[in-house]
Amino acid sequence: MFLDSYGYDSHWHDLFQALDSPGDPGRVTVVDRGACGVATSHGIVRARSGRHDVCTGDWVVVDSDTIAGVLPRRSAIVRASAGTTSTSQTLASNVDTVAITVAADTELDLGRVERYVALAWDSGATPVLVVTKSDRGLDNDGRLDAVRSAAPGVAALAVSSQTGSGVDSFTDRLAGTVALIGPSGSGKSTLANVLIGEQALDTGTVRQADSKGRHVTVRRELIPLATPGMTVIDTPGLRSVGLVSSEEGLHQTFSDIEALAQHCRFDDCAHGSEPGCAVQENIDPRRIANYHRLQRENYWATTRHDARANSRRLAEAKQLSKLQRRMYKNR
Ligand SMILES: Nc1nc2c(ncn2[C@@H]2O[C@H](COP(=O)(O)OP(=O)(O)OP(=O)(O)O)[C@@H](O)[C@H]2O)c(=O)[nH]1
Ligand SMILES: [Zn+2]
Repeated sequence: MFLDSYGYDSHWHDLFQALDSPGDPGRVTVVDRGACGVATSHGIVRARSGRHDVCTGDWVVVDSDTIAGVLPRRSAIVRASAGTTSTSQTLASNVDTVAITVAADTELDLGRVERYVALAWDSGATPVLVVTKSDRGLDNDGRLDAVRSAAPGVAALAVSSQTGSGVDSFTDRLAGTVALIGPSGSGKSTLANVLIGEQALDTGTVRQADSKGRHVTVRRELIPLATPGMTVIDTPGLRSVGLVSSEEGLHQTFSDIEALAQHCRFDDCAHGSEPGCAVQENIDPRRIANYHRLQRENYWATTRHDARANSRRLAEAKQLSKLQRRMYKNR
């Protein structure tokens, strides 16, 4: 079945049935302004988004070329929209693995890695760190150690899309829908092509001359892989990765700091200049400072965003429990 290759399974089938809405189930593969591409059992169709705010990866109901409903998301990568912290943008949904790309041949920005990792944990998917372009790295092991120290508990590995080195260990880590996120030029599209096994996406090589490898991928496309049910979503390189409602993501990303904080002499230790601070004794000052910065940023973004986010979350939770009640009734 065509839809199986996009990850259609009993979970989505049950939710679709419970929605009891006319139309076909499908998965959004790409979003343009006001319209999107949807994989259905009739192939890829174009549909108007209508009143629905859909993103790549959503499972939807398509009725006469219009999105008639969106099935509750299992996970979603959400960032604060660029330039404003009061609205958010969903980059991709129903993702199982978030692969964060860090190029081996550019200056390492661990603060940015921590941001991406928090965003990934928050999505509900499992993050994996990928040091890309390992054929160009001078010290891949050193870089792997550094990114691991910025993300305790997150697997990190080095790959080269050019030589194929590390690709098998990388694919072993992947499940279901894989989203590639990372800065512009860090090798996301090239790696997606390796997973897909063909030159399906534009990469920097093609248009390097005119765009200097920056912001080459303009659309977030979901593409099935050879393994049934596995798909990959390539995302455009982001200029800013603002966090919003990221308490849980920050908690996971900085779990080492939060664990050590229990051993500080003072209960309200700010891990600044206090004596007997277990955090200062064990953690890089850069990481402590970024922890505080991201906490503050998230606090302000979340406060402004909360009213909107809460009402949406509540509506989604209500919809899900309504569908689940119907699912059980129909059994
Ligand atoms: N040597 C080497 N170059 C690579 C590798 N992977 C990607 N590149 C090159 O790095 C440049 C950027 O790669 P892309 O895959 O377009 O990067 P991207 O992250 O998708 O960039 P955006 O679409 O702008 O976000 C291109 O010139 C690629 O050919 C690799 O494994 N080794
Ligand atoms: Zn302390």
